[in-house]
Amino acid sequence: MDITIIERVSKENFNEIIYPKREPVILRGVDVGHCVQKWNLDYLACHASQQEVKVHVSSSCQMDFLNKNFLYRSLPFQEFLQRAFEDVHQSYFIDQNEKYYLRALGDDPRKDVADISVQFPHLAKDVNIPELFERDRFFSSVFRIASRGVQLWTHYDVMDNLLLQIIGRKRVVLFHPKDVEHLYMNGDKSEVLDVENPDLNKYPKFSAARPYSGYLEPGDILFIPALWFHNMTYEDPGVAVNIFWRHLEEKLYDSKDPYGNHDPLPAQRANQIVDRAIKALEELPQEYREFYARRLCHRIRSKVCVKEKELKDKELGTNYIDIFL
Ligand SMILES: O=C(O)CCC(=O)C(=O)O
Ligand SMILES: [Fe+2]
Repeated sequence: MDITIIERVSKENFNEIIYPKREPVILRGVDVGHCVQKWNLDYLACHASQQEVKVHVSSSCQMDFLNKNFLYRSLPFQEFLQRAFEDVHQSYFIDQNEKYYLRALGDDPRKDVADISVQFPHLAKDVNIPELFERDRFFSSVFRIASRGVQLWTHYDVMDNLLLQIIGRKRVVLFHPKDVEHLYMNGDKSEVLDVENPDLNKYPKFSAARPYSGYLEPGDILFIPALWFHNMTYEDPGVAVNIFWRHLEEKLYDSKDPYGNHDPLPAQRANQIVDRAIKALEELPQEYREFYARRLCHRIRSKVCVKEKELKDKELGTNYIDIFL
């Protein structure tokens, strides 16, 4: 399915029609500032402060978080930019064709959120954060820069997101949160790295996942609702800034989460309870363990998931009539 493209959306249209649907859209023709016209390698190198950035480096375009085929290295921002924009390097860590990915961090990465107006104040002046959400819901603004060819693993974030594409073309593939059962999740990431050519022998359930795909051109904005899985391929050396903001009440989020990818607090509590349930079931032999595991899953789904709850209520309704007939 193609991601819908909407031209020159108004604030009212976004808030009243698009946002409540909670589906991804590409917004085209919204003012994202002068960055789209002004930014190139030289301009970025001149206007960024002299700072070191921590970047992923890999000999492969597909960085693999399972087999850890990447290094984490520090480079002066200018040096990193130079390398991210060239295909063959004179100086390198692994080999002359290695790939780079920067996801900017806060001043203290363990505590502070990334904010381009703090870490890159001169460049931030060129970026206009569209007024499509209430400013008091702002969480972070993240600079993302990568080499041509880099494919970022499929993952979800827990905040709503506007991804402003500034330099280069990017292939984007998203999946509905309901596809969580088909994506072989490992934490917040999917083990299926190549979503366009998946190994279906290894990941047979992936064939049931329904991709939403499209291309971002400079100046485009991709709205990624919280929990939607996303996978990005840099067709050119690319520069983007993404803005995370809170969809839910502030108190539901983990206050010790600088990345915007810790599950909301009630979900974290529910996970801990499930850990305890699994431990409790371990006291039983396998046959019983499985039986009660299935009952638990069924109970949770029929209570929590809207469609299954409706089915269950219908079933109950029929039984109720049966009894009285
Ligand atoms: O475009 C990218 O580099 C990744 C974007 C992303 O994962 C995000 O904005 O949350
Ligand atoms: Fe993300």
